Amino acid sequence: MTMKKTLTIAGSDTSGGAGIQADLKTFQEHGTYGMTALTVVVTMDPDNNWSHGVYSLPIDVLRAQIKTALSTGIDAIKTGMLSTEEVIKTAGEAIAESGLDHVVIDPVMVCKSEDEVLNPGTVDAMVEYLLPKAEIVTPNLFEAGQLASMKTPTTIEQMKSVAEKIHSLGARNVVIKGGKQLHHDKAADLFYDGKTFTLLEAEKTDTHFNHGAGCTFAAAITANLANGLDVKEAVIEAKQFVTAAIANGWKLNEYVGPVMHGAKTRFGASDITKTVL
Ligand SMILES: Nc1ncnc2c1ncn2[C@@H]1O[C@H](COP(=O)(O)OP(=O)(O)O)[C@@H](O)[C@H]1O
Ligand SMILES: Cc1ncc(COP(=O)(O)O)c(C=O)c1O
Repeated sequence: MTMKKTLTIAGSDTSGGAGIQADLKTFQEHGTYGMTALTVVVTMDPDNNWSHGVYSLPIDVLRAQIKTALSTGIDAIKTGMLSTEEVIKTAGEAIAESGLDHVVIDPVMVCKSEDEVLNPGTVDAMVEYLLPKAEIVTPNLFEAGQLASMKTPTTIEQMKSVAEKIHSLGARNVVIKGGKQLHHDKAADLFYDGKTFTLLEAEKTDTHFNHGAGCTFAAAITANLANGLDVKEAVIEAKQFVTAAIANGWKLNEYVGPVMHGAKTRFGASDITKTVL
């Protein structure tokens, strides 16, 4: 038996809900064989309100991991938390050398629990080294504004303008996650393929147990592309997958509640509405 191979270049979330842990769990649920190249290890201090520690791996160690994984013949790549401009450049160059089409860029700039931008210089590096390689980029509202050098969008009309700008920077498809932050009665994401805008809407769950939702969504898109779905189908399934994962999010401890990555497989898909705008 052969399996499609998916690689995530991302950070390790020791608490298990986000980062490479979310990616591997999601790859597994989609029947792909997941591989990893770690950029940083994120820890949480239980004696200090779960405050995050971020430990970077040496750049040579990152390069060696990417080389190992790519040598096996990867079908789709996803990027997640990339901590410095050098890491972003390294990932971008490796993706270019791989010649792969199925490249999903999740431009992680903040963790839900922390609201500081990882490192402002990284935004320019993402625009230069990653957007032109992206089959799809998956920013939330804040990240979309940053990539586009525009104000954080707060309405669907503004999301459309920001998506057009990001597309013009080289990403072949864009999905902006309105999620919980957008003032809208549904959890709405805007998909743009350079021609058509499609609004994807799902039931909004009133929960704080959504840690890892962004990583899970992008990882599901990656696995779907590896499995041969077209980009729009890949996004729609990923939306169903993450909606079920959030609806079944759970409390790990008093600080964090991860999504349940396996919820769609166990409890079934959630309904998604698709509207061409
Ligand atoms: N409370 C919620 N209920 C249902 N879906 C949500 C909710 N919050 C976010 N989503 C969806 O989860 C996916 C990931 O979005 P989000 O959590 O906002 O990303 P990020 O982690 O990058 O900020 C998107 O499809 C978004 O619409
Ligand atoms: C390693 C890592 N990657 C990505 C994220 C982003 O997580 P989310 O999917 O909740 O936005 C986090 C947040 O803690 C993280 O620790």
